[in-house]
Amino acid sequence: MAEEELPGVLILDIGGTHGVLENLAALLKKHFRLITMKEFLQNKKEMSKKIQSIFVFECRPTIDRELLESLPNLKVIGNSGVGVNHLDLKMISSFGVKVTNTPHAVADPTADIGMALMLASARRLVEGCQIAVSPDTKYFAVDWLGVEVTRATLGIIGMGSIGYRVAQRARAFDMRILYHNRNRRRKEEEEAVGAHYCEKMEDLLQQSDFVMLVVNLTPETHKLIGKKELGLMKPTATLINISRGAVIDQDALVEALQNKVIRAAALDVTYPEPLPRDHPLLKLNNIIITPHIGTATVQAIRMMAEEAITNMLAVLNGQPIPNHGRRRATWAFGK
Ligand SMILES: O=C(O)C(=O)CO
Repeated sequence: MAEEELPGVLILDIGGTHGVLENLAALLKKHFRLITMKEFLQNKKEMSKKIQSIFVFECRPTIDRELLESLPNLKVIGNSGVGVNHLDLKMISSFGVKVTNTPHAVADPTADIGMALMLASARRLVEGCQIAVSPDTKYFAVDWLGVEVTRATLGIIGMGSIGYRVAQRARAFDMRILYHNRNRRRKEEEEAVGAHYCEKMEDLLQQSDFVMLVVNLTPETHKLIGKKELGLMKPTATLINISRGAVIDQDALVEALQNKVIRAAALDVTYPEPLPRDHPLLKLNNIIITPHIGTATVQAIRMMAEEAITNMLAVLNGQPIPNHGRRRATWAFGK
């Protein structure tokens, strides 16, 4: 098909260097007439008619009412990533526009980051790296002892496809696995990873050496972990967050870490992102923070784009969005 005949896709905020932009653009161009924000703004009248889809790459773009009002033929927003809390779904849906996400592509790399944070925090890897390169060469490992992950208890809050993959990995470390979820997993799924269901999140918090947050950010999970929940955790426990920053009450976390209510925290997500440089979390030594890199791999970026493209094409062609089974379903919001 000639480029002019392809459905137009507006791309928002594909940042980055090292050919990321070019690679993703090449993938999109196989199926779409690619329109950058700059092109759109320069020639709004013509471009607005062509745009049938928007590809969202970073989870901080602004899709506001004004933009939607200017795109009469928009049918679908393909979010590259699983979390869609940065999009106003209700407002978007009121325009008859669907939002799709990419749960398949994100599951493994995000679970890997959860494990990496757990291990790095347990073994004080970041401090170790700093000590190894510091001018002082007279250091003793006994001065910064870590704790072991092997055979410890891991509590997973949110047992969707990412949480389940964390459990699969944790099993290889002989961990005792507890989980709390809105819906209990099937018995065979629990048995396959040796996970025990905690109906009450409090039970999981009290028993776990490591608590990993893997829930979606919704009004129900906003500040799910606050002063009370931190107080229920063991003083030797570590809190890991790979979901969204706002799932934790950050002021309560600062206090808990300062007062050693819990041993440590390891966060891939915060609010805001990035944190202001004078934020109290950045002044603590019992925390490690990574800059939201759950899916920052060469493979994931590509797979997310492919999944988003498949989803967007399905919507544009009036077909159901591909669904690979009950637990791994790609979902779409909107009418
Ligand atoms: O896919 C997402 O929404 C992520 O934030 C991965 O870290």
